[in-house]
Amino acid sequence: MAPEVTAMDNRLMMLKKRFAERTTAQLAELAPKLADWQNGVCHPDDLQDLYHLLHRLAGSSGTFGFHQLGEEASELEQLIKEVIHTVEPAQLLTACQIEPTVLARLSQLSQLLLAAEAHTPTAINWELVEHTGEKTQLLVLDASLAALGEALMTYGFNVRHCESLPQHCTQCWHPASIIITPAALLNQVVAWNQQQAQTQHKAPAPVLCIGQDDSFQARYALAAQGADGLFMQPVEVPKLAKRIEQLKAEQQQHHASKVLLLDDDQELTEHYRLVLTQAGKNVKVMAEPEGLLAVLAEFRPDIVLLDVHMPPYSGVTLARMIRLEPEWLSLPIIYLSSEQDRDLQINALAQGADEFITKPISDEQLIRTVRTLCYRARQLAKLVSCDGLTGLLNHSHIKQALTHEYARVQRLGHHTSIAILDLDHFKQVNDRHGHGVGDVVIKALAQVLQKRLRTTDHLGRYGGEEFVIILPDCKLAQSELLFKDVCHHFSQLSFIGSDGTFHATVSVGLAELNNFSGEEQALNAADDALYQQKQAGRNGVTCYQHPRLGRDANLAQDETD
Ligand SMILES: Nc1nc2c(ncn2[C@@H]2O[C@H](COP(=O)(O)OP(=O)(O)OP(=O)(O)O)[C@@H](O)[C@H]2O)c(=O)[nH]1
Repeated sequence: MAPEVTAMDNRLMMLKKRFAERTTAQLAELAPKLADWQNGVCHPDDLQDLYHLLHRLAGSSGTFGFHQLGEEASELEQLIKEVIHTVEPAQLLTACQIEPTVLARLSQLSQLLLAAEAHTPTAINWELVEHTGEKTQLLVLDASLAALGEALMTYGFNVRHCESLPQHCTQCWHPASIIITPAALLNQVVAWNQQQAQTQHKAPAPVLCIGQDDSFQARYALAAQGADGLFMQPVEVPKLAKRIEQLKAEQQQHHASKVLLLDDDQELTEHYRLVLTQAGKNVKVMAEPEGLLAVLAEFRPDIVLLDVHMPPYSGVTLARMIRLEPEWLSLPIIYLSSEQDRDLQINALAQGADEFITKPISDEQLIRTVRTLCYRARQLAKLVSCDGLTGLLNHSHIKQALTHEYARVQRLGHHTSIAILDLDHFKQVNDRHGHGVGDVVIKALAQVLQKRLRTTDHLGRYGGEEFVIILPDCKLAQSELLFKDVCHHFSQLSFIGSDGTFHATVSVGLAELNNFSGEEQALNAADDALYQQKQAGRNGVTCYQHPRLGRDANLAQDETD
């Protein structure tokens, strides 16, 4: 049976067709010039055009399946480069220095294009395609872990329990986001997991083991078998829940990674965009560098892929230009270029980029490379921007997010709320139960917020027991309901203190960014509202009231806008 052609295959084939048409037209324009060059007359501009054409073909032909054309163009590009560098422009007009053999090879290029066999769009290794926005589904294996499965349900995970090995269970449900298994079954589970991943065209689910043997040998054996985590019996369920949340966050992070691609070759860029989008990346493409700084500020990519050769611009200088802004000093910039010369590559890297990807690159290599670079970039950014205790944004980064969101609100006008949260009577918690217990309370509030808020919201630990949250596309009335729910939920949690269990509460002040002439004013207004809530008895939410309007009018105006 013929393999099914997907919409993606069709689009890739269309791009290949466009590439072939454009190249055919450009090579046809070259033909009459070759005759002049044979007669020893050559204009320097024509030579530059020839060089640019060969450079483009060297970098992109392989991606569209014209491998021979790409290799030949790459060799000819080097030869023409030598001519350009060694001959005085004035000489070119009268005494053309291009060897007859090179001219003959140039005249054969269109035949290489025609002769190229119809190329099936490059096969994508679907194993590389990441989980896409699935809810965390835990598959807990075998009867011995039934109680653990139930405990995990109380943490809000969607748990499926299978009494035996999944290969012996006809109803066993897949896909699972994460699998939890007794260590003794790991080998069989990993084999089943990999086979499922292949048939479902997905990356294998991470496997967490529950073991009893804490020896070096036992741990080493589990690592060799492919375990992604190990927890000893009796399992500390909160620790396990935290690891599950981390794995889930990593899966979502992969999916949400943002890639900015700047290359003036339209078909090639579109090809890369399709391939990376299909692999779960959020890709923005630019063909002209002029709007680069505005796009960086708006899109905020995790990495930038930058073509080196974009006449009249140079990618190397653009990388330097990006680095002029302190905000982008640590943004990973990766050159995409057909430049093979290692010395030139190293020189280019010294100007401000981090990596060099040499074109042509296969789809699989592109996905793998971008995925690794995005992951590394996110890990680094996290280290720099996150608060160590809670994992939320630290003070300077939540302020940076606020400035950025305020600018977006000014431009786009969407309703955006800001909240300040402060734990109530927290000094007493510390004094009575110690700082360690106080830290547990702070972490618990951070977890409640992470669970309750959207991934598009910005969560930061502003100070010791104070949090700032920015909610784009959220009106004041919606935020008020949301934070009332957070306050209620948080007040129900039990903490273990020095003299038994206790509860903690939090107060919230809210304001809407749209109503203020600057982000600092909005922050101060939310702080005023927080102060009022503290005065009014804590454990609740107060919205900032515009001096001109009463509370109802404030919310009513919010609803009708
Ligand atoms: N455990 C812990 N305590 C912290 C941390 N950062 C700040 N704190 C404590 O948080 C307490 C804040 O107390 P106050 O500002 O007096 O306010 P409060 O007792 O919460 O009272 P109200 O805000 O009026 O409800 C102080 O005791 C700080 O030492 C931290 O990282 N961990």
